[in-house]
Amino acid sequence: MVTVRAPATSANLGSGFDVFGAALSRPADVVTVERADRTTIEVTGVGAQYIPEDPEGNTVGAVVEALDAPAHIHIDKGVRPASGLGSSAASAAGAAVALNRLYDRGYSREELVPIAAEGEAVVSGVAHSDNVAPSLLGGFTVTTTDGTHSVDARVPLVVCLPDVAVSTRDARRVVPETASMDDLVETVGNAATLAVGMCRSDPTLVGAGMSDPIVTPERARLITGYDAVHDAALAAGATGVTVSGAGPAVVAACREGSRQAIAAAMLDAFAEADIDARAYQTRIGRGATVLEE
Ligand SMILES: Nc1ncnc2c1ncn2[C@@H]1O[C@H](COP(=O)(O)OP(=O)(O)O)[C@@H](O)[C@H]1O
Ligand SMILES: N[C@@H](CCOP(=O)(O)O)C(=O)O
Repeated sequence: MVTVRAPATSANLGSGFDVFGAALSRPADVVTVERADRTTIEVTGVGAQYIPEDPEGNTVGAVVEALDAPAHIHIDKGVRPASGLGSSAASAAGAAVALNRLYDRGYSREELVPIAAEGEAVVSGVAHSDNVAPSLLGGFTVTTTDGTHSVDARVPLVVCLPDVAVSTRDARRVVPETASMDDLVETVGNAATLAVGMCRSDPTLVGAGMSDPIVTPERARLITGYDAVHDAALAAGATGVTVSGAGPAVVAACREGSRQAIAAAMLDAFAEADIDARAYQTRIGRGATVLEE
């Protein structure tokens, strides 16, 4: 038996659509696997009632296939599905690490990235790696078709999760197919600024690099109260604010000591829009960890 804790993640970070991701110190899924002749999946925890236990529909099913590693799998969800916090990816990353150990497959964490990403294709139609990479490797990650680079950045964050669901599959439909050269130049500048900020663990640069004129404005329209929450977080001291993943969670980069005030301001702004929400005072954290084997 192997048990793995796999963290939630925040993908895109505004300027890095389908490329940037960050592991969050909390929340997380806990995945336990035991050898079996046939794969069975049991899901408990937050939002378990919305998650298929059929291996064909669950992200961990694709990981079982890719590793040829049938197992009884228990997923204890700490990351709510359809959150923008890499819920589907956390389970896939946890299962990839656990099954790799259980069957002694010998893959490195980097090699597990495309394997865990197969699970994302099951739910969103695209095997995007920007959630599974940070859940596997920890820190801030940059994933391209050539592979993944990770930086052990230390930046405090607040993620505020409204009590509404946005599926990644639906939110990918609003992504523009083209962009102007001006918008691309602005995005590249912001992405580069954010990456330098991560290398320096500098929340000011990270926040400055979070804005994006192409994808985020379209995604923000799907989140009731987004503009007010964005402005409230900045007024409370956030260095940058954007949609987390495909939403509806909103992520704010923070300086040390400012997270409590920022979390309160974001919750108040959602409440003003009649939306219940919860806030996680979190930070960029470590990747999947083996708890027991
Ligand atoms: N192990 C899993 N954990 C979470 N969601 C899963 C899992 N397997 C399949 N799903 C499905 O994936 C969808 C949520 O994934 P997604 O839309 O990408 O949101 P998130 O941003 O939370 O990952 C839901 O329809 C859910 O039923
Ligand atoms: N790059 C993807 C990231 C989706 O993240 P999730 O946490 O919402 O699953 C996208 O923006 O579609």
